[in-house]
Amino acid sequence: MKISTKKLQWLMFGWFFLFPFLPVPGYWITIGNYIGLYSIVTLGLVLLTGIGGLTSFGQAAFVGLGAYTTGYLSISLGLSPWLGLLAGLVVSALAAGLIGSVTVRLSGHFLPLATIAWGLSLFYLFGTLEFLGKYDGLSGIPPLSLFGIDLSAPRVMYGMIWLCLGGCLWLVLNLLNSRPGRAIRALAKGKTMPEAMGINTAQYKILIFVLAALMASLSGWLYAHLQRSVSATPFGLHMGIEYLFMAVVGGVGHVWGAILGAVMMTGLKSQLQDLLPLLLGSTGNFEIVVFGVLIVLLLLWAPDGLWPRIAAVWARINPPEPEVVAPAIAPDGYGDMSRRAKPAGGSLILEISEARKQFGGLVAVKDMTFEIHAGEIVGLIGPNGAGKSTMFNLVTGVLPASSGEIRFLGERIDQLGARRIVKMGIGRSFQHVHLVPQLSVLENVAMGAHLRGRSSPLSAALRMDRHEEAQLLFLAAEQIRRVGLGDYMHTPAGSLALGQQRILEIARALCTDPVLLLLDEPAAGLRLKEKEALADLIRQLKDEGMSVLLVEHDMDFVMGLTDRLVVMEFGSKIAEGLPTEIQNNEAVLAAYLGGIE
Ligand SMILES: Nc1ncnc2c1ncn2[C@@H]1O[C@H](COP(=O)(O)OP(=O)(O)OP(=O)(O)O)[C@@H](O)[C@H]1O
Repeated sequence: MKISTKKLQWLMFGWFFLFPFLPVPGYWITIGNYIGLYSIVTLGLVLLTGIGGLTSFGQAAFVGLGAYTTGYLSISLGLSPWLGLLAGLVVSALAAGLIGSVTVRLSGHFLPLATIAWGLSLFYLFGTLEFLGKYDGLSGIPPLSLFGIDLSAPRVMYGMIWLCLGGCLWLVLNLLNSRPGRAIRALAKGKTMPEAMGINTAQYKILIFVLAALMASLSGWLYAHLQRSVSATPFGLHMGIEYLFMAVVGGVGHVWGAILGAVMMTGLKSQLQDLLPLLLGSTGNFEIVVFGVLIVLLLLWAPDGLWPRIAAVWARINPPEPEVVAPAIAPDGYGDMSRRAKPAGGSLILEISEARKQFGGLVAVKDMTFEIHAGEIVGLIGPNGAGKSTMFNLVTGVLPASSGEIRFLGERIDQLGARRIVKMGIGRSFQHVHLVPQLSVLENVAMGAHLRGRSSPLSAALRMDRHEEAQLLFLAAEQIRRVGLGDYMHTPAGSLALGQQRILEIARALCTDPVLLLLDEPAAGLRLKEKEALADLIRQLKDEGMSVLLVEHDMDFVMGLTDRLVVMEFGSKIAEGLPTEIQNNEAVLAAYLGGIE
């Protein structure tokens, strides 16, 4: 009987629960408890750093917030530890929301530096506040009990910790395989692509920041009632760095890697602590040095962490089945999904008048004026650096116009952001493809359906979004078949040829249900047959009432496909007309050939 990889992972996780029933020394149980506690924090880091792309060195501070909140409330106010848990989660969520809303705006190395800054601030705060016992901390924290049953025994706490870890794993895995999960996975690709799909990147960044803090806080709560005392030391920067190391060693982009990293780091460290003094005959902090060397060697061997290595070997033995699959037939209510009414053929869709974009002294788009009507295919051409992509960016809201007006269906859009514009009905593809390479074609295309669903992260984590999810996946699968990529539905997008990746982007844009489709060099990298298929697809879209604006360097492709051409040079429009007229236009020939004899 073939067992699915997913079931196998949970089955192996289940084995950890047998551990306390084995006749193992208490020390091992203690190690198991710490692995569980660390895994919960590391899981949050995988979500935040590995998947969301936000590096944080400050997670230990949130562990401290959870631990100190429950410690203080249970000792000073005599409240139940369960209220302490609730309070810890609320305090951590508020702190993370506040810190996150400031921090996540930072980019590059400023973000990790900021996490170091607030991690240190919270650490010193714990150590200096009188009511938290300064650096001595709080002791005498009561043990956990449930319905009068004492949970203080380490083996019982082990069960409690691993149950909490199992719950977090289940919630995170559910969340990631959903509409909000795809939005989270898109974050690591920068802002432009997700926002063009209607994803509010700032909101989702704060969400993962809060979720990671909640998991850290839960770990802190368990820690406080396991240790029965808290002091600032375990919540310092060194621990923040260790959590990050655990995530990196396990595989920072992989949920199950969180446990593997915690097992490896904790297990290895404790073994080295025991073995090295015996081998070297003296005590000292040698394990830190050896440990560091081993970690460096390990990362040289497996730069993406251990989990992907193991998964790759396993995949060879037992090829994995796709995790995300679209339903074979349309789910109930699929036909009722709202679809935008296409404007009457020939009516004015896009009106660009005197649009200008200046980058300092450089005028990239100089007072451009042209129109697009419903059901028209318009080509925007010009030599390299003419300003075509900048013009595209003005229409799609990636850049605001410096002056002039752009109207879509009568409404001004020149100062609106990309999210607002895609919502109004302008879909786009990119000159340099923006995909999440490790996700399947289906999952990448489904990102375009973000605005077609409403499921919240909570409903997704609890799997209450399954009906809507089936609809979105069915919609994505339809678009994939429509563009001719049906055979690659479950292939990782990163392993497609470049030309196919461009076609994938068109399917993703179609999921946004556009009235106007903007395609940036869609034929680049395609073979002749693929170009013909693409041209057929674009004509079919036109027949369905869609309008298309495309930037393209392949003149044969453009001339045979477009109804009208707009030619740019040095930011200005130098010609406009039918393809046959443009072919013989002297200004155009001069622009392309650098002058005609
Ligand atoms: N963000 C920016 N900051 C400064 N200058 C920019 C920026 N984006 C584009 N430019 C400049 O604006 C001009 C037009 O660039 P743009 O990329 O729009 O041209 P293009 O016609 O799309 O070229 P290509 O066909 O090579 O893609 C170029 O001189 C470019 O260097």
